[in-house]
Amino acid sequence: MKIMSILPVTVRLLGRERTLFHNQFNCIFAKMSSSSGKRLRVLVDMDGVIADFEGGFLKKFRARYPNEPYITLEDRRGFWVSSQYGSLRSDLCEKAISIWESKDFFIELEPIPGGVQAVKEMAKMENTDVFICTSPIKHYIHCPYEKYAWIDKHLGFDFLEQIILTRDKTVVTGDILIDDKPELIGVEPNPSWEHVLFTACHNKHIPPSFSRRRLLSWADDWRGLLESKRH
Ligand SMILES: O=c1ccn([C@@H]2O[C@H](COP(=O)(O)O)[C@@H](O)[C@H]2O)c(=O)[nH]1
Ligand SMILES: [Mg+2]
Repeated sequence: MKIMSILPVTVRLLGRERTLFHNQFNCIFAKMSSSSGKRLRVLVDMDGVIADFEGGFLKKFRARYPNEPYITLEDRRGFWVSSQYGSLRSDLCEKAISIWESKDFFIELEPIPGGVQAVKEMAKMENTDVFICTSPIKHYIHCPYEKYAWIDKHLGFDFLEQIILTRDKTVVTGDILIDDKPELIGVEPNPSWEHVLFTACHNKHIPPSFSRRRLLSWADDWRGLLESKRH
């Protein structure tokens, strides 16, 4: 329920009558719904989940270093691209990093099929709050700006309200975090969210686990996944 009227609303709060304007009312109502477990908070990662980091990287690496060896998406193993390139040949680690530290790398990433549509749809669902929860690189000259610009371009200006930039996702509260990184560690040992592993080229070889659910792609049953968290 959202109050759109500009008229004040009188409510009984903690035994006292209070007059609230609509924005105060909506804010308190949203908090009450959340604490009573009615609203679902979905955190969606960006790179590897809605933005094609791996595909964008490979394309630009091959264009900039046409004579260097590269790793096909089929042969990718492990979350860190830089580590796998470094183990191919030590100087390739720095060359790999130079790609995503370059201007226009993040803004030019292609959307992952179905991701933008799914996020738009879940944001319209009743009792559902969606946030894009993404880790910027420490070379901050382009990346944070371009992540905002990407969200504006693909999800729209209003979605800029929904961005969480953090290098530690364990401190963010939510019911579910859809993320392609297999190990999400940080200062909070017991994060509030369930980590659902989004399948990517680098993690598809990890054996299935009873303790962690997967979303194979955006064609998979993400609606059912959200529903399962509402009970
Ligand atoms: O080898 C790599 C691969 C990726 N990165 C950066 O890590 C983050 C991943 O963000 P998520 O929010 O976990 O998707 C992204 O900024 C990549 O650029 C890296 O530093 N090294
Ligand atoms: Mg990711």
